[in-house]
Amino acid sequence: MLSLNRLRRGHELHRIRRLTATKFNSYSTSIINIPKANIYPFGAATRKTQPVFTDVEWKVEKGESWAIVGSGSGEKNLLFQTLLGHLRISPYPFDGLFPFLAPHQDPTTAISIVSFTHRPRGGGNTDFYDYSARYGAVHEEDKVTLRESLYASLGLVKDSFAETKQELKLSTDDQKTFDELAEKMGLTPFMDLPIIALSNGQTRRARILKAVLRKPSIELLLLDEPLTGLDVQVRPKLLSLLHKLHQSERPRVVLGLRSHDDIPEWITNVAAVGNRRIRIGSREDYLQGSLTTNAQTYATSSSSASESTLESQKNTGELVVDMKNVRVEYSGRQVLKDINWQIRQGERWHLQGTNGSGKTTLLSMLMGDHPQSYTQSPNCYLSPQTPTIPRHLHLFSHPRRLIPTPHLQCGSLIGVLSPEIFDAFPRRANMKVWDVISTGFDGGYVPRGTVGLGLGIRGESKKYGPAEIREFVEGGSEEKWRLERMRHVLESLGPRSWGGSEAQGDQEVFAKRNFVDLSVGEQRMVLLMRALVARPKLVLLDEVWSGMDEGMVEAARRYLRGEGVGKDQAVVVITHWEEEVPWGDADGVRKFRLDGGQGSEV
Ligand SMILES: Nc1ncnc2c1ncn2[C@@H]1O[C@H](COP(=O)(O)OP(=O)(O)OP(=O)(O)O)[C@@H](O)[C@H]1O
Repeated sequence: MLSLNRLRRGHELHRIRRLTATKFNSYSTSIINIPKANIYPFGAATRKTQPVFTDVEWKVEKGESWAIVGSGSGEKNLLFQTLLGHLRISPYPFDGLFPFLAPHQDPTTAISIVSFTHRPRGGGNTDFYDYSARYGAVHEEDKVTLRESLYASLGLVKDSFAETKQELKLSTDDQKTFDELAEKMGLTPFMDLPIIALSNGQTRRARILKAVLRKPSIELLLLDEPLTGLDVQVRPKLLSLLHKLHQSERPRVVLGLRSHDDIPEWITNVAAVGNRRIRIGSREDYLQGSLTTNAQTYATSSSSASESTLESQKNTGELVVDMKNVRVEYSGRQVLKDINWQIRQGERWHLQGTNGSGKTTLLSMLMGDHPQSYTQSPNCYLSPQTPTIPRHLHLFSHPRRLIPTPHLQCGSLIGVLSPEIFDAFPRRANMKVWDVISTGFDGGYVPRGTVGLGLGIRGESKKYGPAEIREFVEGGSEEKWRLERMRHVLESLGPRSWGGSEAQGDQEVFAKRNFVDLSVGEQRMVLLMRALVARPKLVLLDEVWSGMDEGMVEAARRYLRGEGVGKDQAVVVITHWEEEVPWGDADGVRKFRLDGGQGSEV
């Protein structure tokens, strides 16, 4: 409520200033205008209040195309928040922050943001929500199709009380625009799928399309990291569409990019954000390095700065995953067709494939989340007359169906961080960083055990756990081992490793912080610690870098290349950016590619 009041107050001020300003300046072509100001958080301002940004001087003129580039999502996000009226600009621009808006236009509806530094699904949740719902039979209430959701942006909504079947119809003009944009976004084939069934990349494109179609139309679209999670083929198409929309002002676009992203050719100006400063310049200035904010770029995968401890162990480690003709289909639509893949201890894999090729589905089979992970046996889908096809899914040398799912997901077997886990992890008040990391021992979402270090490896799961843990369990000192592991991940991946605000202090300070209060990047680092803390036999890392600051990415990559994962552990990384994989060809990383439902090593 408080922030809503602040927002209203900021925009009210904006409106009054603009009403007076337009008397003198009724033909302003400036889109954004911040003439020499500091930017503060709202709240009690004293002389000692530290500005979020100092000496900002920024003007965006009609005809220019801007990108905001940051070394991490944190400060870049703060600049977007400033544009949305969530931070205080002091002194406030006399002509208003958006001089191009007509006096009657409300900035809260004319300016809109679509941010991909985190996904909105389940945002603000305090309880765990079942992200695996999309893999099974879709519930009636989740059956809103992509088309229905997009039509709603255009003001067309189904009457849920209507007794007869209704057909939603757009005007001829709207239908033409709709079809054209959907085609360019590559979304036409998915229009009648439930939104819940869309892949990450398809969902991202749908969110952009929804913003563009919105009625009343928005004037300025802030798009933060639109390329993250999109495959290489789609990126140029999306950028070209955004360029066209920007040129025709339907709507104008400001892009948010990471500092290692390529700057699209049509971008004319850059605002580089970092170290509480916003440096403004042309695209050329930025490319020549004159706007540097101490942003680093990733070291190449085979960087010698952090030597990989990986040795090529092709076909020697114990089998962790054995897939034989694994298949996944929904109502006759085959997503995975007869996949054969073996993963052994000590191996590092990069799982590749375009948006919608089935990477997340394959991961859900490994995690045992997918109902079809139980049904991988000969002829499960075929008629009795069809010749038998050998088919199985073995995990940790056992048929998947013989391992109870809670045992499978206990941290000593599988450690995972994915966009689904990031979104689904509950943001409960008072849940500390320590509590979140320690849930990694049991693979759950609630801290357990008398000392908050989980319940321990007991019964059945003991026989699957790594030798190191078994020794401790048998020696009765498992709790001590867990405590050491907690300290180890906090030390190696905590703020000191990435030069964060707790850098000078003790890791204990960070461990006691509320998880919900952390930035997106910090939350991701904590969930990465959770995935690694129990030294699982199989580590699954799906798009883990998005939203992390560059220092965090470097720290995480360094740790993974070094002592973070051992020779007795297998790792599968999913990313559309080759340079984000911690290991390079020289380290012996292997690549498994999904294409048209089929998979093979490349
Ligand atoms: N319940 C369902 N019914 C029909 N199709 C589905 C269902 N669930 C998923 N799909 C389809 O399965 C395909 C694979 O989805 P998946 O999320 O595995 O792709 P992905 O390779 O991880 O993509 P991205 O790179 O975008 O994350 C998608 O085309 C998706 O629309």
